[in-house]
Amino acid sequence: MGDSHSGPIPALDKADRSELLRALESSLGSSFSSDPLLPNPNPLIIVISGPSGVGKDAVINKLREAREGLHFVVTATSRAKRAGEVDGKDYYFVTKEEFLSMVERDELLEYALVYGDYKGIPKQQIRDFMGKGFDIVLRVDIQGAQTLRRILGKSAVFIFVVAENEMTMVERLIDRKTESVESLLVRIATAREEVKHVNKFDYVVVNAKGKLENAVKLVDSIIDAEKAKVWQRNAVI
Ligand SMILES: Nc1ncnc2c1ncn2[C@@H]1O[C@H](COP(=O)(O)OP(=O)(O)OP(=O)(O)O)[C@@H](O)[C@H]1O
Repeated sequence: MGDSHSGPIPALDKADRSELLRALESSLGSSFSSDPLLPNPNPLIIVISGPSGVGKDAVINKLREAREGLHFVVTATSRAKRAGEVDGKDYYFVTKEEFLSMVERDELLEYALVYGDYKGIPKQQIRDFMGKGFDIVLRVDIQGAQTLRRILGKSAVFIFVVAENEMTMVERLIDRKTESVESLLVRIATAREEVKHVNKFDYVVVNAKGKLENAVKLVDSIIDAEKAKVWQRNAVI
């Protein structure tokens, strides 16, 4: 502010706003800044987990439509592609050999053998998108969430998605028509154990039958609240 205003501050009802601003600045001895008062919130890593069939993918797919600025990490897997799945979008489909060489090159944040197939999270993808200011969404099973908690600690947000009851969860798995009877039995038995791990998460989201929108809204609000935290999480991969 070049022209110093040393005179009295004009009456609020007489002066126009810019005149008043200049007078206030001059009286305070410094100009008002339009820079943000506080730094932008840190990019978040949001881990979404829960037993098989609770609707993790359904929640994530809706969240994709509901919220901008999120990057949904594409997991690498050695499992066969299901009907309708697209390489590079749903998963990176690789052979077991390719997967193991990624492990050897330390390219994965976390990996595991799940129901006989490898699944892992490529580190570089997370770094790239966090660098661009995106919040990162990871979709992992409970085992993966536990490993990520060990690696990331409190630097990431962990959300546990559940169905409202066991019956609903099993019905969803049956209706999805992707599982054999054997795999259904394994998934159900595993889910019963997995629900006990909820206390290791930061938030729980109930995805009740026909209420997918509510579950998505809650996840959206959790992210908003996390972005508004005074003490920000600070994830480094
Ligand atoms: N709130 C809901 N109400 C009714 N059906 C739902 C709801 N949420 C998800 N579903 C349906 O339940 C089935 C299982 O959901 P989804 O595939 O998203 O589960 P998932 O947790 O990702 O399972 P997995 O871990 O086995 O991949 C899908 O057919 C999905 O459309």
